[in-house]
Amino acid sequence: MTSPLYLAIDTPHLDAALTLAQRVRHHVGGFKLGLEFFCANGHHGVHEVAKLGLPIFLDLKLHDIPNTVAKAIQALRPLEPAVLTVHAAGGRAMLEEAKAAAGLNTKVVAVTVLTSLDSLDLADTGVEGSLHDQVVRLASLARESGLDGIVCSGHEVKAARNAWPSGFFVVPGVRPSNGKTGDQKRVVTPAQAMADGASILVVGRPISQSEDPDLAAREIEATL
Ligand SMILES: O=c1ccn([C@@H]2O[C@H](COP(=O)(O)O)[C@@H](O)[C@H]2O)c(=O)[nH]1
Repeated sequence: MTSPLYLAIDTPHLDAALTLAQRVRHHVGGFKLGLEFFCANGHHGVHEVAKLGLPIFLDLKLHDIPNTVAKAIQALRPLEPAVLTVHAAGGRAMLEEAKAAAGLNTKVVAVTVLTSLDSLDLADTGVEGSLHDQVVRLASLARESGLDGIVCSGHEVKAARNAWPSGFFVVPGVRPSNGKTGDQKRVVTPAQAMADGASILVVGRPISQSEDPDLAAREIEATL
């Protein structure tokens, strides 16, 4: 069975990314490449990681006017990512155009509320009401706009899954029970996130900054 564990490769250095990816490739289900990696290495870097044969999750969190996001996604199509992110806060038209611009084999998922934010941070941005309600509201918008799913924390995935049983739920901000949280504020364990309805988990530093990334990936995988 394919592992739901995606490794976040957050480095600008292609050699380091490939070394890490090669070490853990047998214990993860895919590789997530984000802004840091993409800005430094572009399409070439994505092609190099894709040569390892696992699905690529391109986490660029696109957020702009609909035309600009659609054109950016068209430019990404040759990379054939398995998963691509946009920000739900971009609004209905942007989400609809994002989905229409993506290839048929790419799941387009909307980031709801970043896992590095808590209720106070959300209030600072002018959003009234609870963080939980904001995630559920944006999940509903993503669904109505034809997207495949959302990115949310493990705190909200159960409610989101109940409201959207066929949705694809990406959960980052995942930590083993003794793991350092760093800048993540809404954290759950990998096992909890899966039990509550995550489709895939995104894990970065608990694996990439471990002395033995391969062992760290295996230990997380064993809890699922
Ligand atoms: O809400 C979000 C959306 C995306 N991410 C990304 O996931 C990884 C998490 O890395 P860790 O080292 O495991 O904290 C990272 O690439 C983020 O850009 C997220 O954390 N939260």
